[in-house]
Amino acid sequence: MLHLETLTKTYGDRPVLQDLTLDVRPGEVYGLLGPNGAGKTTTINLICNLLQPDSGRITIDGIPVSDATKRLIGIVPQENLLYRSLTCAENLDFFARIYAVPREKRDLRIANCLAAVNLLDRANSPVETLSGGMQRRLSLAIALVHQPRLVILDEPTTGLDIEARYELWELIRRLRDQGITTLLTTHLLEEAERLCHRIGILKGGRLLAEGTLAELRHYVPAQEVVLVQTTEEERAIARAQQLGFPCRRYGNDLTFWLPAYLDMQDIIACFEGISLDSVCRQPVGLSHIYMEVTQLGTAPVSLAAGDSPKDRFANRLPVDLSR
Ligand SMILES: Nc1ncnc2c1ncn2[C@@H]1O[C@H](COP(=O)(O)OP(=O)(O)OP(=O)(O)O)[C@@H](O)[C@H]1O
Repeated sequence: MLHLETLTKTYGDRPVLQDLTLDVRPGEVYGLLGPNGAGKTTTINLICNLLQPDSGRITIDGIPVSDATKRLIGIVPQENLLYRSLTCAENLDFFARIYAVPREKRDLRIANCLAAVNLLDRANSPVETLSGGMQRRLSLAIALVHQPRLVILDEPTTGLDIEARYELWELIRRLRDQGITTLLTTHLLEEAERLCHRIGILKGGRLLAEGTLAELRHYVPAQEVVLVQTTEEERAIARAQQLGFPCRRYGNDLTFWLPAYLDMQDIIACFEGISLDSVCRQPVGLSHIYMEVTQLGTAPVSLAAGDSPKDRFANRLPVDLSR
C-alpha cells in the first residue's frame, strides 16, 4: 500500500536516511521504531511530499508521491496543529473544507469523527479549554475527517500522561480493528508492542530489523530472561557460561537468557553455592530485542530446524527439561 524503495536523504553532508526500503501492507499498523534522530520524521516528511529524497522512490497505492497524493494521507503530527480559539467542531469543519469534503456530508462526518475519538460532548468547546490528551484526540479526528487511505501517527503519545496515553492507545486499537492502514512512529517500545502488526527498527537512517514481534523474537533466542542481583556477579556469569546461558547487561542489570522455561527453584539450583539477592523472570520482550538489534550490533540469529535453544543447552543444565 505504502512502498518506500531505497530512499536516501542527506542534510548537507550528513546522511539521515540510507537505503531505506519498507512496505506498509493494506490494513496493517506498521510501527517505525527508533531513537531520537533516527530519521522517523524525515521519512514522514518524504511520504507527505514535504521533502524530496536524494534518491529512491515512494508510492502510495502504486501512485508516486506528489501533491496529488497528499489527500490520500491523514497525519497526526508530533505537535498539534489546532486553532486554539476555535471549537472542536469548527477545527474539524476547517480541515474538512480544505480536503473538499462535500458540504452535504460535512456535518455527519464531523460528528462521526468526534464520536470516534470520544469528543462528541466537547464539539462546541474551544480547543484552549481541552486537556493535552483531548487535543491529541482532536488531532486524530482531524486526520480522519477526509477518510484517508493511510493514517500517519508521528509519536502520537509523546508528552501525554499515562491515562491519556491509554485512552489514545485504545482509539488506535479501534482504528486497527477497522483495518485502517497506519504508519506509526514511536520511540516507546510498549506502544509499538501493544499496537503494531509489524515493527521496523530504524537507527542512524538504516532499517536494522523488521518483522512481527514473533519474527523479531529470533534476535533473542531465549524462552525467558532472568534478571539476577548478586554480590558475586563474576561467579554468576562464570556459572551461566558453563550452563550455556548467554549473558547480557541492560544498563546495570545483569541478565541471562534461559533456553527453556524453568521453575524458580530450578533457576536457583543453576546458581547453587552463589549468594543471590533476587532473581526476577521476564518474558522476552521488545526491549530485549531492541537492545540486541541497536546496541549490540549482532547479526540476525536464525535457528536451524532441530537447533532450538532447548536442544542446544539441554545436556548442560542441572535440571531435566523434558518435564
Ligand atoms: N532540516 C534539517 N536540517 C539539518 N538536519 C536535520 C534537519 N531535520 C532533521 N535533521 C537531522 O536529521 C536527523 C534525523 O532527524 P529526524 O527528525 O528525522 O529524526 P527522528 O527519528 O524523527 O527523531 P525524533 O524522535 O527526535 O523526532 C537528526 O540528526 C536531525 O538532527
